[in-house]
Amino acid sequence: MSPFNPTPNADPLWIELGARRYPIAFGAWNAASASSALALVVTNEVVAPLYAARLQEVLKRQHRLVDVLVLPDGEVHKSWPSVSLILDRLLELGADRHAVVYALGGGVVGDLAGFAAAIYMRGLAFVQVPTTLLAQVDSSVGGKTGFNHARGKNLIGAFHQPQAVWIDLQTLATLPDREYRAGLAEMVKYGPIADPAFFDWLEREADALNARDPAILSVAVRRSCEIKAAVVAADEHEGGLRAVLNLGHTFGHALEAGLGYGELLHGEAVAMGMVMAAQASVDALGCDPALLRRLQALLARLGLSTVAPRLGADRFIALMMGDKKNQGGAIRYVLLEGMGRPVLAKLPHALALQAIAAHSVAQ
Ligand SMILES: NC(=O)c1ccc[n+]([C@@H]2O[C@H](COP(=O)([O-])OP(=O)(O)OC[C@H]3O[C@@H](n4cnc5c(N)ncnc54)[C@H](O)[C@@H]3O)[C@@H](O)[C@H]2O)c1
Ligand SMILES: O=C(O)C(=O)C[C@@H](O)[C@H](O)[C@H](O)COP(=O)(O)O
Ligand SMILES: [Zn+2]
Repeated sequence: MSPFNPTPNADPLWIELGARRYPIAFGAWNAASASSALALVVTNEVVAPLYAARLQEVLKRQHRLVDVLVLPDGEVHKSWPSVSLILDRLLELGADRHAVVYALGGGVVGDLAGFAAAIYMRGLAFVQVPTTLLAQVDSSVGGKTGFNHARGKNLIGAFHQPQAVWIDLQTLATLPDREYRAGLAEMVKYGPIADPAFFDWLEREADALNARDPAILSVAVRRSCEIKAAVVAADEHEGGLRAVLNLGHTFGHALEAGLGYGELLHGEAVAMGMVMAAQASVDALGCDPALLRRLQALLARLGLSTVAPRLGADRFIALMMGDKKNQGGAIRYVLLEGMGRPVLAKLPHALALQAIAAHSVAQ
């Protein structure tokens, strides 16, 4: 992975997957990579009035027909019925295997549209057009698609890489504050799992990030994509290394499912989960407690709570028992031996519960 360079750079970033590669493009949307076939823009009721017309205008230069499907909004709709709506629309349009799906929205739209593209006629090309910070720094890159189940987050899905990712930071201008901060959590994640220098820089630039400074944001979004692209290129289907991108998620996904999808935003749950993982790393691996303190301080400065709502111990463990990283019935957590030194490890339930209790609201 290239060393962190805190200089704004709008050149396309390429993610290399063996013989395949695709661009992560920054700036105004450009349809140069599209085909002349049918295009279906999948978006939701919040994003559609803001950006669908703009994207349609860009796509009309390349596609004979551009249709738009507006899904209901929210994590609670990251479910099979939403996927079914996409598939039904593609069939109604008579889409053949050359049709292209465009996911215009945040991670929920991207995961749903990407999964529908993965299974329609055994696979359509799709383009990620992320409009939340979280989608721009994480979900639009790497090809994880799918939806939630009552038993847990993202339990149904497929790896299906986009043909391109189009990141226009201008779309963040309309993003609500809480959603923006949720994206900062996934950005912070890249420090402990891969890049201590990036974490140091995030600490220095926290005020600028809170102010949504465009130059600082462009550096932070690009670095996040660089790190994610490097991890995915090394382990596309999560045979090992890619699990590091899951820091905080074993705990975080249990919080999301246990409290009811949408109660906590994904990024909020990840922030809480990362602190629990750092606590467990101190308790179980002898990780320097200064890392935990720095992580708590940075997340708090970025307006993210590091104390989770209480979820019963049995419920917490039961939900984590369904995590996709688990092996042989044992929960596997992403922990930290130090800053930039992640490790996939099992924990006695007692230690996991100790970390949870230390960072949950008092009974
Ligand atoms: N596939 C992956 O690799 C991956 C990675 C991280 C997260 N995820 C998934 O992503 C989801 C979270 O994504 P998210 O945080 O983007 O949430 P989201 O998709 O729910 O979007 C957040 C909210 O902002 C609205 N919105 C989107 N863009 C906007 C804009 N420009 N202006 C105003 N409002 C806008 C949305 O309609 C929604 O109400 C979770 O389901 C999580 O599991 C997937
Ligand atoms: O891309 C990955 O790999 C990640 O783990 C990124 C996470 O931020 C993201 O939330 C992902 O959807 C979680 O993966 P999952 O396999 O636990 O669903
Ligand atoms: Zn995540």
